[in-house]
Amino acid sequence: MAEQLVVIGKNEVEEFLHYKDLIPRLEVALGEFSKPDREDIQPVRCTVPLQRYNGFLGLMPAYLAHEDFLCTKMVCFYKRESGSNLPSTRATVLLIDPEYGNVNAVMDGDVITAKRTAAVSAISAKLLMPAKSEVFTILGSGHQALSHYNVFTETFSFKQVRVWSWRRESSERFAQAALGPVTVCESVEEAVNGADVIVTATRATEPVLFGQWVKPGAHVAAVGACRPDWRELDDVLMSKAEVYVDSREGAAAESGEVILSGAKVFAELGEVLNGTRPAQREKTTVFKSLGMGIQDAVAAKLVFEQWKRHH
Ligand SMILES: NC(=O)C1=CN([C@@H]2O[C@H](COP(=O)(O)OP(=O)(O)OC[C@H]3O[C@@H](n4cnc5c(N)ncnc54)[C@H](O)[C@@H]3O)[C@@H](O)[C@H]2O)C=CC1
Ligand SMILES: O=C([O-])C1=[NH+]CCC1
Repeated sequence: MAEQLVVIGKNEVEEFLHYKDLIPRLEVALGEFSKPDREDIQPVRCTVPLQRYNGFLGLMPAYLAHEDFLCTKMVCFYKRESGSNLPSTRATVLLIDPEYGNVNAVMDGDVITAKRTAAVSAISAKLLMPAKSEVFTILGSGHQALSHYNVFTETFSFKQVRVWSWRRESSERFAQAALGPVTVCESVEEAVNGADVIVTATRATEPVLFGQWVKPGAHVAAVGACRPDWRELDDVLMSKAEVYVDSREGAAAESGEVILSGAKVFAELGEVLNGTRPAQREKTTVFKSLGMGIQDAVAAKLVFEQWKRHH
């Protein structure tokens, strides 16, 4: 049992969480999750509707059995007006002593959410993007767009990075903040034309990415649209692509892309990592990300380990 409750803020989480540590640990956790006899426990996200605010509170508990690590994330996410400057998600993570039940630490969950989501998309790209990928497109210019830019450019070498967002000013701000050259595009069609890797990280609730514009063989990591009636991708794309997910159970309960298109899920990323389902790199692929409690747990554990080392 910890002596006192620790509070770890955004800056410390940012300082202690690095993609080079996060990615290999996420790969292990995703693989464990997709084993038939998995011991880690993670129920599908429980959501409490906040109708008055057009949002939801998502509760995301997870127990990493091998590491005896228990935590839960609480994340509020909203259907914001397109022009709203309010964040789409706000999150906090609680670390709980699994034996005694007391809370050991409260940590900022925004950076954890941004980094672990982007890291998992990078894992999907590592497995599924075309062997010679030169053009990388990001749709959206918010928090997820930036974390995806950071990890994708840190992990892969692209010849061109493009961005499209709802408002040109925000794409331009994004391009200025980025550490390397980014081409600002006027339309989604222009942004994805010929792209090898596409990340959709928007607040859209209706499709913004249409299959007719996507080059055969491209890889799409679809990060937004996390309700059963929300979409970023159209039916054409969902039907022509091989669909990979983080969790089949999660996708069947929460993904508008999967539920409304009727697309079959080919595999979980963990199954590909375990070698029990193939990575069909030569085909058009969609990785539908919804986010998982075990991903937050892996990230929170890394932060807590580093925090203890520094205090
Ligand atoms: N898969 C996962 O694990 C996670 C998914 N998300 C989801 O990812 C999405 C992006 O999250 P953040 O970057 O934090 O949000 P954000 O609010 O920081 O950025 C949203 C972006 O979407 C753009 N946008 C707004 N309305 C749009 C529309 N109708 N069509 C196209 N673009 C539009 C905005 O201009 C902005 O660039 C949200 O849907 C969020 O719920 C967030 C966290 C984790
Ligand atoms: O996993 C997560 O934290 C979220 N997924 C969708 C909104 C927030």
